[in-house]
Amino acid sequence: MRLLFDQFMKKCEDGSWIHLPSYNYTLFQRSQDISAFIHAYLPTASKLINEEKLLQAKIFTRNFEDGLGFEYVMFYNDVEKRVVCVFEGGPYLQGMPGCLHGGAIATMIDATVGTSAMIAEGIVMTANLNINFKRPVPLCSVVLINSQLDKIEGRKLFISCNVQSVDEKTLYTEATSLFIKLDPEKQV
Ligand SMILES: CCCCCCCC/C=C\CCCCCCCC(=O)SCCNC(=O)CCNC(=O)[C@H](O)C(C)(C)COP(=O)(O)OP(=O)(O)OC[C@H]1O[C@@H](n2cnc3c(N)ncnc32)[C@H](O)[C@@H]1OP(=O)(O)O
Repeated sequence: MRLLFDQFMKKCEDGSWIHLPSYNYTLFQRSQDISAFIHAYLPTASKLINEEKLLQAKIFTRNFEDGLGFEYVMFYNDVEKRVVCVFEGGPYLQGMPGCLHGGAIATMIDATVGTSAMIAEGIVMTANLNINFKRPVPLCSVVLINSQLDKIEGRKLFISCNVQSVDEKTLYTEATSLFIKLDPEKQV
């Protein structure tokens, strides 16, 4: 994983690739910003959200101790509209023995295509995620999640994605997704 990280960091030197932040919501770091965001964009849901519990909120994929859960780093190429995630699913993400849980794969796909959608259009939500699991992903192996922004139609963003082994010989998973740019005028 370190080797791949270094290779991508090298690609970042000429500016063609960007190393993305993934430990916080860079748009709204402070909890009051998050609260304001929820009231503005999710007014219906906001009535049911417990403000005290919200202070304890954490990004789902960053909740495990180092090495046990979702280990990943993302890079973005603006010309190609691609986000690549270097991902290693740790031992706490087991599904079938020795294999990564499908939900963990889906989570990382959603995070990768979601990041791509956020970069393109800002505040978005997943409307549809269609996944074909083609080969089991070995637990604790490093894989590449490649996402591609295919098209934008009004508020709709279509992003496809695959999960491959580092040598690109094994195609583990393929996915397509639809993201919708949130409209603050609509009561979601
Ligand atoms: C330098 C930049 C650095 C960036 C750094 C980034 C840091 C990143 C940090 C952390 C990233 C983490 C990223 C994680 C990402 C995770 C995202 C999630 O998990 S989201 C949770 C799961 N999703 C929901 O809970 C949604 C629930 N659904 C809804 O709320 C609504 O349905 C919503 C908002 C999706 C759409 O509702 P409406 O009312 O705004 O829009 P309507 O009118 O229904 O749809 C608009 C159009 O889309 C079509 N549409 C909607 N849903 C569809 C569907 N499922 N399939 C097909 N079409 C659909 C409709 O038919 C309509 O199309 P027509 O305009 O008429 O052509």
